[in-house]
Amino acid sequence: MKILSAPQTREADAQTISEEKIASEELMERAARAFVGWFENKFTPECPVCIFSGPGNNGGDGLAVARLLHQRLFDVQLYLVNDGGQTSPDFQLNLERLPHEVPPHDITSKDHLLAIPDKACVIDALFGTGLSRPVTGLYADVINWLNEYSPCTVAIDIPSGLYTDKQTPAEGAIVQAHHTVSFELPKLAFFLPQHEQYVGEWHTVPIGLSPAYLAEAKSNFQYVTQKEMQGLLKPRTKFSHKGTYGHALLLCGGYGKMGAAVLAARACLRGGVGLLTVQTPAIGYDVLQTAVPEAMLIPDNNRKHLSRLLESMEKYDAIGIGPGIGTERLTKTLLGQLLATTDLPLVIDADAINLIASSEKLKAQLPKGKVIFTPHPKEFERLVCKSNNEYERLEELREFCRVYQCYMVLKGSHSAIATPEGDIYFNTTGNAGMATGGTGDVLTGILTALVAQGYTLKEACLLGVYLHGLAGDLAKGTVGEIALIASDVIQHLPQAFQQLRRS
Ligand SMILES: NC(=O)C1=CN([C@@H]2O[C@H](COP(=O)(O)OP(=O)(O)OC[C@H]3O[C@@H](n4cnc5c(N)ncnc54)[C@H](OP(=O)(O)O)[C@@H]3O)[C@@H](O)[C@H]2O)[C@@H](O)CC1
Ligand SMILES: Nc1ncnc2c1ncn2[C@@H]1O[C@H](COP(=O)(O)OP(=O)(O)O)[C@@H](O)[C@H]1O
Ligand SMILES: [K+]
Repeated sequence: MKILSAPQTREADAQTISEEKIASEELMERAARAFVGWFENKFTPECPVCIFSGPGNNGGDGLAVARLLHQRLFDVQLYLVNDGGQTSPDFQLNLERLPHEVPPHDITSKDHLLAIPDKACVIDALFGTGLSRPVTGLYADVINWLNEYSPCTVAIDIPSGLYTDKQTPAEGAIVQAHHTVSFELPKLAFFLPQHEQYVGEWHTVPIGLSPAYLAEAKSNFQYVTQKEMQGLLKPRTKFSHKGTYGHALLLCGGYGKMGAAVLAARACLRGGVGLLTVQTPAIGYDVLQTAVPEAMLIPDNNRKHLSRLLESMEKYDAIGIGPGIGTERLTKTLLGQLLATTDLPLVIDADAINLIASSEKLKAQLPKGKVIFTPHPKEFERLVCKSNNEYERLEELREFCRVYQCYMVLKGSHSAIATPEGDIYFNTTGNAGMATGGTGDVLTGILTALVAQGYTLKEACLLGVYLHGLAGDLAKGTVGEIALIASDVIQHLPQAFQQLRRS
């Protein structure tokens, strides 16, 4: 699903209004109703509500929400914050529609701010996507005060002060919301870890934006939905056999890190691959054969580190390399030979990324259109570069994938999947329980399995990352976040496949 920029959001609103031949105030009413629907599910009328409205249409939403919540028996206090600027026509209209039981209190100086009741919920309707400059002055005073004293803040559309799709200047104040309820689609800003303290948990509510606009809008940024992923999943056919589902080769493991190989191998098998061969240092022979009896094993000549490329790779369909391999010189040579000679698709993770990061020669050998990198942010920094902020990082990510014609999964809470064409897809599954050693090795196994089965590299990235997160979410359902370990993710992969199939 596309993520729209702030100007595109305005265009989508305008096109909806003109296509449906409705007045803009009607779309605002729809938005307010959608917000209130979400709000009523979360809070009961025992919870006092304090609404802070700004001068534009986001403020107008706040006014409409005040009226609707009052009708639903909430105790509403309404504050209009204005430093003397013009108010929008729909703001004005909703001001006139307020019932007299909800008198607006003007805040034109920070001295007008009144204590917020202990158990209250604050609704932030100061600014939305029409923010045109960093928030300073009176508005910043109100925001800083809310950040200090509000027991719970729910932002309408976007936390006030946060730029929708670009870096917010350092001098701008930003609301720290506990929840953000966005209209129709999430904003790009919600997917960046640097905004966690502002956005809190985000939710979307439908307001019926023009499907024609959404279909035609051009955006390099998308987020992954369950429906789209369900469409990618290939069914098994009755007369298929193990040869139908590909033969994966994993090069992983090293002295003290055979666990990484076991995790990647188990995940690869659970990812549906037909056959799996693992090449590990000789020391891994007994470990792998015992822990993963379904996999074939080729021990390396070297006891502790991978050192020798297999003579023939013909029978394999995809190669995954990296988990636990270390950065020995011998292993670096092997990796160079692999990059120079293979025409198989490659999933490159962990120390294989670090080795490539350390060598311009290896980078130059990367085969075009054949590689998926799966760095976490630190590995990304080594492979690509450091960035000043996360918008810059997204641009560096796109540029790297364009130059090297590769795919990349930049792992994190919303892993970002970048394609050689310059598109970025944000994943929407997964949880903080997955922030534990070995979950990345599991992802490498899953991606290698999907590529071996014939999914395109893009499909494998999208589906693999989604399923990995979904398995993590299902694991959270049984073991919680704190105790979750990488093996739990593998154990829940079968359920993740089933859930996606059924959905
Ligand atoms: N369009 C629709 O039909 C629908 C829109 N919807 C809602 O409208 C929201 C967008 O509304 P919007 O475009 O009116 O912008 P909004 O965010 O309220 O801010 C603009 C006002 O703030 C001012 N201002 C800006 N920056 C400032 C600053 N730093 N410091 C001080 N002032 C600043 C700016 O003043 P100006 O820049 O003109 O001086 C102007 O007065 C959107 O997020 C959604 O909630 C929904 O109801 C669905 C239907
Ligand atoms: N807070 C989080 N929310 C969702 N997913 C997460 C979170 N933290 C980590 N993950 C996921 O867990 C995996 C961790 O990978 P990585 O850091 O490479 O671990 P390791 O190297 O130990 O295997 C990634 O797929 C990442 O997206
Ligand atoms: K807001």
